[in-house]
Amino acid sequence: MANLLLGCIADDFTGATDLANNLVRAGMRVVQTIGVPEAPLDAEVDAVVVALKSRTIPAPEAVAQSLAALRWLQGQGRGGVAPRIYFKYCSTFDSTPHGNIGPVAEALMDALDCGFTVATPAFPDNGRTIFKGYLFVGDVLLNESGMQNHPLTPMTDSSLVRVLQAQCTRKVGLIDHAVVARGADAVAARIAQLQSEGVGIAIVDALSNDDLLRTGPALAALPLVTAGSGLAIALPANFGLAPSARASALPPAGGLRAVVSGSCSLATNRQVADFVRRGGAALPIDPLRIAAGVDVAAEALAWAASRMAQGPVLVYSTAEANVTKAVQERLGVEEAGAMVERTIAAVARGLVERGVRQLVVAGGETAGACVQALGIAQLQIGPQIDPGVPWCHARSGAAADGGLHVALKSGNFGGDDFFTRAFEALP
Ligand SMILES: Nc1ncnc2c1ncn2[C@@H]1O[C@H](COP(=O)(O)OP(=O)(O)O)[C@@H](O)[C@H]1O
Ligand SMILES: O=C(O)[C@@H](O)C(=O)COP(=O)(O)O
Repeated sequence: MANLLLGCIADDFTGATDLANNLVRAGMRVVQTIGVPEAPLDAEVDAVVVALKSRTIPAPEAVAQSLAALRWLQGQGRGGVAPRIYFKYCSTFDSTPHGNIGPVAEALMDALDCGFTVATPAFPDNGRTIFKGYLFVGDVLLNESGMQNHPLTPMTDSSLVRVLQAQCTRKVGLIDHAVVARGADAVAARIAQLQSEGVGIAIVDALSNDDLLRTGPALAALPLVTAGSGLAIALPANFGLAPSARASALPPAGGLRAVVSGSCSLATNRQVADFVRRGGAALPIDPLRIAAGVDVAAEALAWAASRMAQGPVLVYSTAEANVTKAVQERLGVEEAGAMVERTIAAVARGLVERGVRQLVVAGGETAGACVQALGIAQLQIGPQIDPGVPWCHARSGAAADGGLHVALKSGNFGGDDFFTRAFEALP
């Protein structure tokens, strides 16, 4: 029965679970769908996050997919009342010079007849803060954080007003920290002032969760908000919901345990090293052997078969930048990425066919490939492992019997011992 309060559109899969995680922690029951569902919602939940892979595709395609998601979400409201809409993008505001954040936000505003909305990628729990419209990652500005070298979405300007203005036809403004610090009434007054000045979208400063919590009530009447996952901690209260253990309840976990990782981010490199240092069973995958035609997935599955009964196994292509660069020079960036993704996805599927029922997947693109290979259409969101990464439960797909517990870890998220500790966080 459809009864949705909040409908969310996320521009990638790990980002979608990140958003869902924060909504759950603030008291909402949430499912994440992989793409736009064809059927109506059949789960009793407060929010749905539609996970798209629209971050780096051409802007018109991102707009079309986001509008399709919007149309589906609007059909799932409670008693005919359309849900509020949340457009989720990366906490490092990952976008190309022409989009896709601005074009998608404006298309959603047009479709919702929404005269004003906010934009805030702040995620203080993971060190993303905004001051005077400038985005910081930890102690440094965005354009000094490593994101300036991102292969697809290099972020070379930390001024979010400037970045978003370049992507928008509407005027972009700022609700700065001095206003946010004074609370929801001050934010509401500033919104009214900005609207009278012709501003359509405002970046909102936030240095802490308290700033986001102060901002939330001022946004209750907006049909649309756009943000990273951080703002999600403040919205369930607008619907009268409070944190509860019930929101993150999942079926009990069983079966074998495994981690597959195609992420080459610094955090994942540390996590692989930590797992190996603790004596965990770990198998590296060499992309050059895949390119040479070796059935690396079959080898990995044969290796795992004799080890899985003893504890979690890790199969990884994770490597440091100089190694991946050499591989990319030999094979091409896209070809190397796609080949490794296909192999890791085949390993993930094979592991589940052999009894794995608790699976951690590291890497955004990798997660997309694995979720598709596993035939997962929908994920129920459960307890948080680390900020931005929850356990989820899939009923359908390769593990239809009793379902599969899966955690999709964004490359940059998680503590060093994530691959060990994740399994301890499951009920
Ligand atoms: N050893 C490797 N050499 C080259 N490319 C790799 C290697 N390992 C993984 N990749 C590719 O790098 C990309 C990593 O992206 P992703 O999975 O999104 O991780 P993250 O979330 O850390 O960015 C994927 O396309 C993956 O297939
Ligand atoms: O907001 C965030 O930082 C994450 O939810 C996210 O979107 C990360 O993307 P990837 O690093 O590509 O997984």
